[in-house]
Amino acid sequence: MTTQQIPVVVLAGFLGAGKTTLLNHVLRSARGTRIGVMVNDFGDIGIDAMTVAGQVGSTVSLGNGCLCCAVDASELDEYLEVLARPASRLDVIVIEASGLAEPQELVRMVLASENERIVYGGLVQVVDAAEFSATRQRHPETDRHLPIADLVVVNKADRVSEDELRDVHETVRGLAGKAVVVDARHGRIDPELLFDRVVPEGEIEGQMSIEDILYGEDGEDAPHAHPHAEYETVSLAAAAPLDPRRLMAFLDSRPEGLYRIKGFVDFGAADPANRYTVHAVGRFLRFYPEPWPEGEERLTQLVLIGSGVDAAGLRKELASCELNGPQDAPDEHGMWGVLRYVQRTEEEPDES
Ligand SMILES: Nc1nc2c(ncn2[C@@H]2O[C@H](COP(=O)(O)OP(=O)(O)OP(=O)(O)O)[C@@H](O)[C@H]2O)c(=O)[nH]1
Repeated sequence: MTTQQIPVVVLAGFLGAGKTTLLNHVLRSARGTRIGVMVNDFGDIGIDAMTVAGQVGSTVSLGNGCLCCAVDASELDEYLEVLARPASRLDVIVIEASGLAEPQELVRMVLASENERIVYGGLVQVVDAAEFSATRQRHPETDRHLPIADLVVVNKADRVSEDELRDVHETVRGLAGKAVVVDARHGRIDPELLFDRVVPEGEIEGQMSIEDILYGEDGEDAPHAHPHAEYETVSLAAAAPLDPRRLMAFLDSRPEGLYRIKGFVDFGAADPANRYTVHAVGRFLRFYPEPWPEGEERLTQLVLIGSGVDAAGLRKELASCELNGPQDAPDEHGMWGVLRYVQRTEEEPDES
C-alpha cells in the first residue's frame, strides 16, 4: 500500500496582508478537503489562532516567537508529527507564518523535515495591494520573497483604484518569476489554487531550485535578514472593560511606527452583547463586533506590533483606557467613535 504524502503549504506575507482572512476563506470553502492548520503568531497572545475558523483537533498554534528563527526544525517537526498522524486524515496542512517571518527559512524547515508522511506543497505569498509600495520601501527584502513563491495573492484589491491595482499586479508579476499571480478581495481565492500546487519532486515551481532554498543561491547557508529584529511586540490582557472614547483617542493618535494592532476589545456596559475584534494595519483601522462566544471570559486581549515604538509608554496608555469601576462608566454616546470604524460589508459571507 502506498501512503499518500500530505502537502504542507506555507502561507506568508507581511503583517496584516490578509493571511488569516485568506486562510479562513479557504477553510470555509474547502468542501470536504481536510485541512490542518499551524499558526505561528508573534506576541504573547495567540490572536491568529483564535481567529482561525476552528477545525477541532487539527489546528496547532506555535505561540510566541518566530518559527523562522528556531535553531532547528525540531519544533516544527513535533507539530507536523501531530497533524500528519494517520488518525487526523488530513489532505493538506497549511502553515500560516507570522507577518514578520522569513518565508525562505520556513520553506527550508519544511523541506528539511524528516517526517515521511509530509511533502512540501509550495509557498503562497499574500501581498497587501494598498501597502505594497510602502512595505517594499521599508523592507526591501520583500522583493526576495516573491521569486520563491508558487502563488502570489495581491489582496485588498478593493482598497486601491483599478490603475493602482494594475500597477501593483505588474510589479509583483515582474518580481515573482513563474509564480501564479492572482488578485483578491478578502482573500477570496479559489481554494484549488492552494491545494493543487503540489511541487514535483526535486523542483520548486518558480526560479529557485530546492538546493537554492536549502543552501542559499550561492551554496552558502547565509544568515537571513530579520524584519522582526526592528519590531517590538506589546501584548495586553485586561479584565476591566475599556472606555471607548479613551481607546479611540489612543488609536487616533497612535504613533506612525505602530504598524499592526489586532485583538479583541470588551467595552463592558457600552455594549455588553458584543466583543469587538480590532485590526489596524498602517493607518487602516476596523472594528468587527460579534456576539461574545458562549462561555468566553470577557477579556480585552490586544497585540501591538511596531518599530521604533515606546513599548512601556504604549502599555501605560492602554492601561489608562481601562475603566476604573462603576463611577467611571462610559457616556451614552461613547461608542460613536468606535462605530465609525465598523464596516459590516467587509466580512460578507462567501458567495460560495
Ligand atoms: N478592505 C480589505 N480588508 C481586508 C482584506 N483582506 C483582509 N482585510 C483586513 O485586513 C486586516 C488584517 O487581516 P488579517 O487576515 O488578520 O492579516 P494577517 O496577514 O493574518 O495579519 P498578521 O497575522 O498580523 O500578519 C483585517 O482587518 C482584515 O479584515 C481585503 O481584501 N480588503
